[in-house]
Amino acid sequence: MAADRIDGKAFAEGLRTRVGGWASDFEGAAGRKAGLAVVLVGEDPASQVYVRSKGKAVAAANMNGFEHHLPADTSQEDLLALVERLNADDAVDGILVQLPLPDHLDDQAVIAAIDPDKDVDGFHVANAGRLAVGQTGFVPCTPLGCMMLLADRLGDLSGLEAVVIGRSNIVGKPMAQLLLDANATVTIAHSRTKDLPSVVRRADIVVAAVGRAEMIKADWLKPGATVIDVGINRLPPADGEERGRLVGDVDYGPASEIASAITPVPGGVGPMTIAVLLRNTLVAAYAHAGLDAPEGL
Ligand SMILES: NC(=O)C1=CN([C@@H]2O[C@H](COP(=O)(O)OP(=O)(O)OC[C@H]3O[C@@H](n4cnc5c(N)ncnc54)[C@H](OP(=O)(O)O)[C@@H]3O)[C@@H](O)[C@H]2O)C=CC1
Ligand SMILES: Nc1nc(=O)c2c([nH]1)NC[C@@H]1CN(c3ccc(C(=O)N[C@@H](CCC(=O)O)C(=O)O)cc3)C=[N+]21
Repeated sequence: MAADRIDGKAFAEGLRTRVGGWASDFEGAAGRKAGLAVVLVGEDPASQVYVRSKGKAVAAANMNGFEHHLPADTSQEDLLALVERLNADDAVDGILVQLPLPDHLDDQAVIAAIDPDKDVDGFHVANAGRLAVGQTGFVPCTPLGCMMLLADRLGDLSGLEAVVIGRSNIVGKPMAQLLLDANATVTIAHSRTKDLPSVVRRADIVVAAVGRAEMIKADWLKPGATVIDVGINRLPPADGEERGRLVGDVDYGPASEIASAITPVPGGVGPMTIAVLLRNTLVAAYAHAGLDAPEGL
């Protein structure tokens, strides 16, 4: 039987609408809109598209967006100076520096310069540490979005076997921590994992965050598994196509014959990332303004 398609796009639209309503309440209470600053260094076309779609989402959710587009040869010093200005700017509640940065810039030093209370990406060590020890802080948007989809689909995750493929600081590691907090039994697989298919086969929940097109095959899956595909990969253009198709890390068609539920790419995890970014920004805004956040935000 074909798996249910987990409609991340629809879920994200619902979340964005709820956040937009709360953002209007915030404006009423605080006398200003919540504000997100997005910093983009260089001309990478994919990043530009992503930054533009964030800008639109921010405006649609009744928030201010401040875009800072710096040239590719921006110095570390100038980038850090901009981050410091945004830290000090009372109109800015959240700061996102689009990664990866050009090679001559130090991602870690730039993230470290962001005020942890404005770090709506959840990448600062203070927020990573809070997540690791179970304190409240900003959680990276993509894994938090994945958890929302899993909770909506499965409810209680206690005792379920979860396999996360990928161990990056922005997706795999925080994802594993969130699953552990939700009482799943968690395995983190990576490029040195031996016999990945047999590791994946024990999973009730598979989260794929590798960045390799259609790498995870249907016959690796336990029948009935729930599959969350974080990967965003562009295939080379086929005949007659100008741009290749976007695909995930999971071989979707065959996998959907074995899984019980699976997120598509596009239309799955990607839209959740943006919706959670808006949510995190509004959480930051309430805290910054010294107001209590609404129940459910
Ligand atoms: N939907 C969304 O909103 C987002 C999507 N993404 C997408 O998610 C994917 C992962 O992103 P990110 O975490 O930043 O990527 P990274 O490149 O930082 O990490 C990839 C991880 O996959 C592991 N890996 C690589 N090859 C294999 C393999 N053959 N077998 C098993 N594991 C392997 C690596 O292992 P090792 O550590 O051993 O090298 C690493 O841990 C990308 O496609 C990215 O575009 C990312 C962010 C947001
Ligand atoms: N500081 C920082 N924070 C990030 O969160 C961050 C980042 N840097 N760098 C790049 C990655 C990637 N990422 C995506 C978010 C949404 C979609 C998304 O909405 N994708 C649509 C498709 C979009 C399309 O068609 O191109 C979808 O999957 O349906 C994709 C990718 C966030 N990232």
